[in-house]
Amino acid sequence: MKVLSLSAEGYRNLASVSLCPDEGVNVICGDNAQGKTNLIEAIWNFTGAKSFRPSKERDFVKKGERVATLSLSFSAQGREQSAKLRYGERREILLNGVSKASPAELAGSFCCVVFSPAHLSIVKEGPSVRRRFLDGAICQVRPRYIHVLYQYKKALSQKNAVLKELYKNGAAYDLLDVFDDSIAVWGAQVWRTRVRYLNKLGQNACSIYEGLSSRREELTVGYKSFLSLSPDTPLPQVQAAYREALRAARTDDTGAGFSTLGVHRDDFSLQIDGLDAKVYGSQGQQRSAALALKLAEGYLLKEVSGETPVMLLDDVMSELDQGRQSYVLNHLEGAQVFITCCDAGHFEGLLSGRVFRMERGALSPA
Ligand SMILES: Nc1ncnc2c1ncn2[C@@H]1O[C@H](COP(=O)(O)OP(=O)(O)OP(=O)(O)O)[C@@H](O)[C@H]1O
Repeated sequence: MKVLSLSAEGYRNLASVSLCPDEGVNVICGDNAQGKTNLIEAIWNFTGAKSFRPSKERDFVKKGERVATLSLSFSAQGREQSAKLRYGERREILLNGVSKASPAELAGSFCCVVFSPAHLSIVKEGPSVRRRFLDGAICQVRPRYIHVLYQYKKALSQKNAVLKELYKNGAAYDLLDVFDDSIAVWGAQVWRTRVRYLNKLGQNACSIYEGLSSRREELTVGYKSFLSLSPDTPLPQVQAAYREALRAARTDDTGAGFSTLGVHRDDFSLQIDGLDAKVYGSQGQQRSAALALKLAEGYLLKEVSGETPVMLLDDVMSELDQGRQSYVLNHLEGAQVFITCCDAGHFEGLLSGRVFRMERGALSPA
């Protein structure tokens, strides 16, 4: 998967941008607030996913303008393809000349993985952020998982409604068995899918981390759950173990008035040389761990689609030492990479690729 060209008109602070990138590494360098992330976001929009920043579609249109247009030419599935997005007045989404009703219909045609400073939260914050990352990554490679998660959440909220009622006036106790059965059926699938995916993700992330740290540090990733079973355990056995655990937690649940146990409280651990990365990791180690997970996510996407997604790395270099920067610049094999940075020193070690300068929304070769 490669971007062949991108043009932007009226998009955020970008001037008329026309980008012809390298097949490998592209560095976009510039001071703060010049438009580097806006350019990365413009590319990302063609994945059909929501922006990786907390913004709305109407924010894409440059202040004072009525329309923003993005055009992308890319290679995928062995052929050249095109897509166009027009925001604001006369909104339009085109893929290979065919009109689409929503950006979501572009999903799967053009694939990217993005790393932005917000992804540091995977390491630095609580279990819910890691669960969201894990579930989001799985949904990309196993679309049926969306249905499984939905069914689990539905059963869980039904059970929670009963527990709340029970907590207040002691009614409907036997309904809990019904919902626990349903939770065990769907929860076991969530558990097994996550454990299997995380095993693969962890292996990939560990070898990327090994490269980033020049083999000086070791990252280990492990799923944390109330169930301690092998990922190869047949599903009926996982369901039975799940049901049993729910039964054992019944007193806690009724006392608390909500479900105290289940995959909705699972987590995964990230350790660097045996120490919890969240608690003991340095800034550079935490950034390296988050980056390794995101890059691993990209390489796992390739296993399914057959193509390495475009890697968009926003502000990845700060806090990384020279060895780590050099790995990002020169060792992401097979991928087209876009890297933003503020400091020209950050790409001194670039062996091959193209460097662009972003200044007040205008892009030029450096
Ligand atoms: N719709 C818009 N119209 C005009 N300007 C906008 C719009 N949306 C964002 N901007 C401006 O774009 C500028 C550049 O933002 P961007 O996030 O791309 O900067 P950056 O080069 O990545 O900076 P940093 O290195 O600080 O992350 C900001 O000053 C912002 O106010």
